[in-house]
Amino acid sequence: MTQVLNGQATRGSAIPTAHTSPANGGDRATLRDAIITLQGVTKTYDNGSQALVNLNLEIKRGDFLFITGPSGSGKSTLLKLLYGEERVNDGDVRVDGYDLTTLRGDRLSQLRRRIGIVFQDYKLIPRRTVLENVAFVLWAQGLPRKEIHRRLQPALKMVGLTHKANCFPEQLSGGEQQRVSIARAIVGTPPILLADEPTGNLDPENSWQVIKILKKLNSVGITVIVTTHDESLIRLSNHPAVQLRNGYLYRPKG
Ligand SMILES: Nc1ncnc2c1ncn2[C@@H]1O[C@H](COP(=O)(O)OP(=O)(O)OP(=O)(O)O)[C@@H](O)[C@H]1O
Repeated sequence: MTQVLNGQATRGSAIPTAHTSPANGGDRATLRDAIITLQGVTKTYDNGSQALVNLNLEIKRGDFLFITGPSGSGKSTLLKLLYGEERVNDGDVRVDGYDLTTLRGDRLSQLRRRIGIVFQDYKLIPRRTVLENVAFVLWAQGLPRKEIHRRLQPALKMVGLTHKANCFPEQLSGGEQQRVSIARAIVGTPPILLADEPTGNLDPENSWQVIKILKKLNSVGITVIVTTHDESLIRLSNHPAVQLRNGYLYRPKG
């Protein structure tokens, strides 16, 4: 059984939160502020493809949320709206205090520094070592060399790849390459991590290893949003999930 989160079902009431309150009655959830809010969001591409329909969603700081759904249901589009790769046709998107409907130029770059992104196909630079791939973001931001080196080791340690620092991507397994891309996403210490089908190319063991790293990052306060087709990973990880179907968002009743 699912509850629709779009359109009429939520109009006039508070935006549904994706967060599941702690069973022990702790009020941590209510005290935390929303880090991501989507209100009445509709996205139709120029060719007429309707990706998202009147969607409402609130994600609180420190949440871990899965977004699931069949191919073409709008999962990647939803993430792209959060980092300003695509724009809404209608509605509001707010991320970490930034209003994405109007965000351009330097302010958009500022927001993007506050979001780490992990993709299914890793997107590593082939002719750069693991260390250089992870350092690249910080170089691009103009951080001093000393500061870059200070940050690299903890990031590589977090993903268990300190010993592969001088390898090139082609010398790594798929799971290791994905862990490098996670290190790259978090080396700038962003408060938000978006992972678009991060386990799509991995076997079950490597997939679980990736999810365990994402859980660890969440446990230190990073808000984590993961799209996946893999229902078994969601069950294993014990975090809330919402589902997209044809651009409509649903969540399990509970
Ligand atoms: N750049 C684009 N131009 C036109 N239509 C697009 C574009 N990107 C996505 N779409 C369409 O928008 C809809 C949602 O696509 P989206 O990529 O968000 O789905 P998805 O759930 O991430 O799919 P998958 O699981 O296959 O990655 C689909 O109908 C898709 O064809």
